[in-house]
Amino acid sequence: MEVMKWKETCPYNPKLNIDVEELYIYDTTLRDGEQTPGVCFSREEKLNIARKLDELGIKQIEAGFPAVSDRERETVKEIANEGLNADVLALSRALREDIDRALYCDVDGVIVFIATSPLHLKYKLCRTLEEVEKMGMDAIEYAKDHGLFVAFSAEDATRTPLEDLLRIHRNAEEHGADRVHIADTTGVGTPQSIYYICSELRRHLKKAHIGVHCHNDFGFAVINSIYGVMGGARAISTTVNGIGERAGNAPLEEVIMALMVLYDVDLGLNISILKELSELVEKYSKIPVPVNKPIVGDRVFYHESGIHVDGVLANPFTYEPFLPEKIGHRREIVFGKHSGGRGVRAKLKKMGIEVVSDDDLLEIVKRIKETREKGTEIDDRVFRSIVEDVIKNKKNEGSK
Ligand SMILES: CC(=O)SCCNC(=O)CCNC(=O)[C@H](O)C(C)(C)COP(=O)(O)OP(=O)(O)OC[C@H]1O[C@@H](n2cnc3c(N)ncnc32)[C@H](O)[C@@H]1OP(=O)(O)O
Ligand SMILES: O=C(O)CCC(=O)C(=O)O
Repeated sequence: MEVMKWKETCPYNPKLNIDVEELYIYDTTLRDGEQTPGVCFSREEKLNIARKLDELGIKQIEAGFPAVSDRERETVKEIANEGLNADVLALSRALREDIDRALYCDVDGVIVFIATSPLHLKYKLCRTLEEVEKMGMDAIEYAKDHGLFVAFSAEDATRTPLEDLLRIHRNAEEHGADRVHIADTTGVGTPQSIYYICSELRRHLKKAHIGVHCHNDFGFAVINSIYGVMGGARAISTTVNGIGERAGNAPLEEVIMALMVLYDVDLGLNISILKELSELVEKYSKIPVPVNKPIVGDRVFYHESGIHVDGVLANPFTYEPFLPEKIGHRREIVFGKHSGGRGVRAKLKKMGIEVVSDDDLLEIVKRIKETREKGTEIDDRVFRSIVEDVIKNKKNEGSK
């Protein structure tokens, strides 16, 4: 039996030599995503998003930052006690009281963060690197003593001198951190620098995993995350629709589909709900998803151009990298200035109008283009009226 293909990609893409069991996506829609200025999810919205992320099958959900408020704490606690398959993490400053708050929430683990760059040390924390390192190590130890999974994140890692970063992360590992994060806090890393940092770090660590938390200030968050994995990282931070501070984080749906389609990594996720998940977060966050946003944008599987429609009707892969239905999305043929005869004929057939002469078809296509160029969009009603008009005129000419 022929197995139906669902993707058609470039054969020259490099293979990612990774064991999927070891690869973690830790989604932070509910924490960094909610830090998008203006966004504030309700308790129920957070729970619904967490449930959907769990339905998708990702391994870790960062449910929030318990220090933020009483309600945040109660919500993170509810998510942690929801019986999800995913492990539930909370963000924590390098402070025992923040870890106590996370413990109150019954989470499986914490992401302990503290900034390590000269810029943050001098202007924000007003502390020396040694002081900050001590705070970080104390927090890691405290969290480990309380049985938590611990990821230690060097905030602003990409603007931290490499020797400091390597030493601190090595120290973090020695203090029990299960994972150490390279946080590209202002999205200033490039694929090459993230690859370099991760591969250097990999050489310096014994067993702790490396995670990458990439911001999207230059639109590099997805490719930076993937280069992080190429350099040895095994955890990627994402948010649904890429929401988050400033230009946001690595969009979950783009990371997943890039790994699955372009790099042929079978993540074993239930990707049929990706579109639905995106719509849910769009609704709750009130951050509109651009219609042409990769993967989940409403119109990314729309086709108007005649040459494309002709191809897609014969084989969707001519102009699509993967089948939209795979992620719960849909293809649409639309009509306008760029339409051609084959697409129009297919639409007529769908409308039950099989027999149209070549002359009539040409006339219908011409009218569609003219109508659109005069400013009217060609929806079904306009399409039908053009067709009826052409056919009626033809009959009238015949009866003269
Ligand atoms: C890169 C990131 O995304 S980091 C996460 C950012 N997220 C947030 O800030 C979430 C929303 N924040 C909040 O609700 C509040 O800022 C709170 C509850 C966390 C803290 O509020 P406040 O106590 O009023 O402090 P404020 O926000 O003014 O300043 C931050 C404090 O945290 C300290 N701090 C910042 N990062 C860390 C850290 N990683 N470890 C320990 N302390 C830290 C600062 O030094 C400052 O301490 P100070 O008040 O003793 O000077
Ligand atoms: O490493 C992480 O997961 C969190 C760090 C973070 O939010 C940041 O630096 O932007």
